[in-house]
Amino acid sequence: MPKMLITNIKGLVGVHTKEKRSLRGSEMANLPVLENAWLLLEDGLIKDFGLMSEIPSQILDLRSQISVNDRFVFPSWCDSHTHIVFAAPREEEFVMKIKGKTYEEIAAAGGGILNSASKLALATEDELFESACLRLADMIKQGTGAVEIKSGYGLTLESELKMLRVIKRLKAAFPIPIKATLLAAHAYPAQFKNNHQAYIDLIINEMLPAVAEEKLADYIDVFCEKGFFSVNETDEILSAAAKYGLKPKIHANQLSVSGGVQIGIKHDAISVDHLEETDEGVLNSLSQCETIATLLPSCSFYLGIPFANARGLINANAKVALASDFNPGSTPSGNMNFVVSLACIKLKMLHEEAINAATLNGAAAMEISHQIGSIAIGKKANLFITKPMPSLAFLPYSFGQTQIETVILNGEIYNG
Ligand SMILES: N=CN[C@@H](CCC(=O)O)C(=O)O
Ligand SMILES: [Zn+2]
Repeated sequence: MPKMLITNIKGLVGVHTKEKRSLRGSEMANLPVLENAWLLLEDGLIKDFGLMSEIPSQILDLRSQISVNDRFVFPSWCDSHTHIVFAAPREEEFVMKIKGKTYEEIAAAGGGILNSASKLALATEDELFESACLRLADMIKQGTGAVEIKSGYGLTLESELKMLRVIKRLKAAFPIPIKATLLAAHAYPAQFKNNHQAYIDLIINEMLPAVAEEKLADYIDVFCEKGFFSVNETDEILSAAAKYGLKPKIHANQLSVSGGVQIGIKHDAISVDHLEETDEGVLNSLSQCETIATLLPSCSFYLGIPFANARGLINANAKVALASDFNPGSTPSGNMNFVVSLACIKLKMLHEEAINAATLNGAAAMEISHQIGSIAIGKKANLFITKPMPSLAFLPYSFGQTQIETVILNGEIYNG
């Protein structure tokens, strides 16, 4: 049975008890770190760990041993919101943005989600798979060890299925947990501009049954936003998806206080994501609630829209997760290290809160926190070892520079 022993760890990060499945409010500032530690991995799982001063002598006899003086060991980032299956980047919109156009103006000028959808319609499943593989391999090298991936650039039965089949292939090809989300309700295709109900009927009567038949999705998502899907339309889609056992993870309050948070909670959403726009009502709804508030600070950074009110949410005792939102339009980056830095710098999250939000709470936002997201015996050994670092806060502090030296997936060093 393959075993790996990591010794002389400066700090073993996120040593939560196995029963701890998510963190809310003030609990998020508690990031247990074991200093001067060892960690034993076996059969792809965390077998044991402890202090170097108490390491059992029979463990030290192991041949596969790495001594990592001055380095920290982290549980992998758990990125619970991405759109990494797409046909082409949209850097022409980046230039429009530099010249002063807003996200809404770019969409109105033929850019945005519909731009990605027309390009995706022309791409083959193999092409989409190959480009998504490159993105995912890159994200893994940057410390991501679990990921959620959405459809939503298809917007027709055929293309949504094509995207979800690509995600299914990614699940088989990569050694990390992957969750798939149906986001057919991402935008109204041009031909349904004046007949929203016809597109909703297509989602409900054709897409949902076909996706369920092939078991292609774990979750349902709706972009609940002014100019996209209204609260009532979201309600109708989530109710229909519930009949197929698809729980919601939805786009809410990205551009306005849209009512998306409350409609998500009404449908027991696993998470409501974005929340760049919040008010007291949103904070109160998420207080004590099981639904996780997933914040995407790289999106705010790139679009120049407000940063989410993480402090208000944490003070309201909400569960907060962090994710990348990697997509070609609003967030062309899947770098979770940068997400954690932005959370500290712009959302004023303590580094302990940000790391918990990007690991254990990210895993909870994919319903996999029983198997990943913290250092606990029996959990999946998806980890990263840093370069030598003076302290834990150095990782988010040194934004834009990678502090990751070694990635371990399922107890083995990942070389991509
Ligand atoms: N806002 C909706 N969806 C994506 C952006 C999609 C796009 O612009 O392509 C997001 O989460 O930011
Ligand atoms: Zn998104």
